[in-house]
Amino acid sequence: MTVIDIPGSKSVTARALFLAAAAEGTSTLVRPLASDDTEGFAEGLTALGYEVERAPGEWRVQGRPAGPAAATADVHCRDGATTARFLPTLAAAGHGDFRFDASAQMRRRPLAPLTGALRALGVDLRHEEAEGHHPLRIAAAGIKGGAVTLDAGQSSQYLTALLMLGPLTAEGLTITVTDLVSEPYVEITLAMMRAFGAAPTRDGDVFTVPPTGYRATTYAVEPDASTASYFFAAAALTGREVTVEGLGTGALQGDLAFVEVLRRMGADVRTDAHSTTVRGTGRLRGLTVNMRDISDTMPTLAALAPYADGPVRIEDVANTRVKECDRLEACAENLRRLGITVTTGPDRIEILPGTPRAAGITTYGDHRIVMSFAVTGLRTPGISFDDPGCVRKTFPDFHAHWEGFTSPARLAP
Ligand SMILES: O=C(O)C1=C[C@@H](OP(=O)(O)O)[C@@H](O)[C@H](O)C1
Ligand SMILES: C=C(OP(=O)(O)O)C(=O)O
Repeated sequence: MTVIDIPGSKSVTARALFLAAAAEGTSTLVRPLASDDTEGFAEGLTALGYEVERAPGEWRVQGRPAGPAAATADVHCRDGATTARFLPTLAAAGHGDFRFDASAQMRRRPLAPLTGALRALGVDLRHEEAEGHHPLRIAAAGIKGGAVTLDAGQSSQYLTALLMLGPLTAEGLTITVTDLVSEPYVEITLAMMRAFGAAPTRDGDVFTVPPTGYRATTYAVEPDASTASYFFAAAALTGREVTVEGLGTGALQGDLAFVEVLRRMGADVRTDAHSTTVRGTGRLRGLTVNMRDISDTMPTLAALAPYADGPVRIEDVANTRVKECDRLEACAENLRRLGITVTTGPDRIEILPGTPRAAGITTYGDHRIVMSFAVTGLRTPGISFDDPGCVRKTFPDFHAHWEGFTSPARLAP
């Protein structure tokens, strides 16, 4: 049995940074993720005038319920969509003139439903170049609150941003959602808001957030369930047994449900209160699976799929086309390069069984393309990447960990 130490969750770390910054008092984040996305978030907070101290394994944030200390700031959000969508929303609740820009990759990703909702709430917000994309400018003057309608069919992050804004408004927010993807991420948001003293409620498509503000706390960040998917997939493929501590039945992250996909394919899966274990059985069945709720693990499954004994059909993942790259086409193109037969539709991908051959993988600067095809590489020597370093977004030490994990000594039973 191998126990894997998985770095902290990106989603939980980003939310904890937002909530801690908005809270009354000093918060401590225990075992936060230190990666390009979350360091970019922390540095964005610093640019806005928040005090953030980062020691290994423990970050402290001095909260400012009134909003950014800086009267003006120019914030670069890098590749992180959580940073690019959550930070402008936090700043909008304060007072000052703030500009937000992002990497070329993030500039391409959509923002319009969120910025439209902020404008509907009275925020003076201007897109400097393309409408609905970074860069943008906000002349922040506090937010009264009220009712707003949101289409979160492209990204749940729009809803998360507005939910976290709610307690900082004068009168609270009522958000009616017309469509929603990646729903488990909203559950993470609601649970974490409550941990920081807020009282959001949900009745179907309607979310109500009273103007409570937030209270500082000490928050332990759980390991990243999307990152764990590569190690669980490796276990299912190679017949090893892999345990991740800190991701048990009480885990917040929906992406832990990826192990249910592996179970349906034939792996043994055990989850207790504190950990999850996957053991490969030598059997990997094809299947049809809806991954709308857990689409960050779509590339993991796509990269594992050629080794299944029948077709793998992944459905309802249209929004993976607006992530770090168009993930449906990137997975299809790279699988074809490996000699695998693949078809895609607007919101689906189907992968036929086959024997992958060595090839160079085009990453499109997408960390998940690298980490997913590293799984394929466990049974196909000679897979290389044009930009292996892009794993820095969520797991800077991925390659060292993977090498240790897959070295012959560790592969011995
Ligand atoms: O809220 C979050 O932390 C996230 C939500 C998901 O995005 P979408 O809601 O855009 O699918 C997920 O893909 C992303 O990695 C992190
Ligand atoms: C989609 C992702 O990131 P984000 O949307 O937070 O940039 C991801 O990590 O797979």
